[in-house]
Amino acid sequence: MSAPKKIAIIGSGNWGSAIGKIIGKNAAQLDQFETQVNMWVFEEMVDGRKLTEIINNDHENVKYLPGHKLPENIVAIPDVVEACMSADIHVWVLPHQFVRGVCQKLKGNIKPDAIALSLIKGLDESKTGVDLISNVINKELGVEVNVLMGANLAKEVANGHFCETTIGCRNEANGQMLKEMVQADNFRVVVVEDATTVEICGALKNIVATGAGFVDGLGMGDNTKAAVIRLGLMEMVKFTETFYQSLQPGGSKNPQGSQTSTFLESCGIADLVTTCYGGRNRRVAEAFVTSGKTIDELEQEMLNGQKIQGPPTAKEVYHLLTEKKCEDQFPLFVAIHKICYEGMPVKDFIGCLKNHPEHM
Ligand SMILES: NC(=O)C1=CN([C@@H]2O[C@H](COP(=O)(O)OP(=O)(O)OC[C@H]3O[C@@H](n4cnc5c(N)ncnc54)[C@H](O)[C@@H]3O)[C@@H](O)[C@H]2O)C=CC1
Ligand SMILES: O=C(CO)COP(=O)(O)O
Repeated sequence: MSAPKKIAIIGSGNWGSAIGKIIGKNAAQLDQFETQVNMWVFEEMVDGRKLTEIINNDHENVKYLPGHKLPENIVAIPDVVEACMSADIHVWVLPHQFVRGVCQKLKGNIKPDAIALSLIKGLDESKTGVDLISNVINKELGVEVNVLMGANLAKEVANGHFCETTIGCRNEANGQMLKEMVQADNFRVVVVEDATTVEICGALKNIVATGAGFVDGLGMGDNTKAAVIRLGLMEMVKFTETFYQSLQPGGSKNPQGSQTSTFLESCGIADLVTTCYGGRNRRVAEAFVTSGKTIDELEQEMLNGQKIQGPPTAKEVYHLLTEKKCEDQFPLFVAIHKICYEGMPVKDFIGCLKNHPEHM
């Protein structure tokens, strides 16, 4: 049997801590993984103490997942290079805006044959355009990047309530190994090979959830929200067909293309539903309508350091759509960007739904 694999979790926010509970328990029980799991923690002071010290002594991330004990084999480390240099598996679970900075630090400082699993829902925008987060990590660090996305509100997972998730793998054997690392009695994993679609679903559903929050803020009912979910799903499918149908990381052709069935996995329709009803994006977007405050103000006031991904992802997608001159095919995504950042009145969102190309 090959040597046990060392795991490093890159990130320790709400989801990073919840998945840390499961990974820590599995690593302690399964021979194929080293028992100690490193967790890179972006150091900050909480009530006069370092967050790393709190996690290592009290085994609780009191800031991002209060009320839950982390397994004692999860070791918080404030230096990301120290946390990752000996790891065989990197679990990326950060707000997407911090990925490039962390890649710069890790470049040249990791095992060349390490593999990654990204739980990050979002897209990257740089001078060269918009890209998948897995592609950025792959290009920057040269590692294989698999993805995990699903209907997984962190607090519910941490509470042990039953849910499903989807791993999109680049390699079947690694997909199975990663499944063993994260699967639990109440956290059931389906592995598919369509990693690109899995990741796009995770990124785009946060935009749709922002729209769901708008209609909640406007006092519309569940029928309106169902329309937002359906039209949002149609735009997610169209976006995938338009921009990613035949591309894999590195630009080579994907002979299978995007599979429509992937939208029926937990990463697709299920994550859309849960985020449009129970997520942070929905909550902040509803308050945006009712309070008149900006998205940034509300994120700071309501989330205690947690980040929402929907509005920034809408902005990144908007830039891609304008560059490719196809805004008219994605009116819901475009309106959500304009409402968040360009002063478009939120009541005009309903007009955009009424005149959606799906109804023409
Ligand atoms: N929270 C949830 O229910 C779920 C979140 N996700 C996704 O997982 C990813 C991570 O989300 P969460 O763990 O919830 O994070 P979060 O929203 O709790 O964000 C806080 C994290 O950001 C870190 N941070 C703050 N400033 C930083 C900096 N300058 N550099 C690096 N890190 C910094 C903090 O240390 C903390 O770990 C996101 O893409 C999110 O969409 C996916 C499924 C569920
Ligand atoms: O991705 C999530 C659930 O699967 C979390 O969504 P929010 O970021 O909107 O809370």
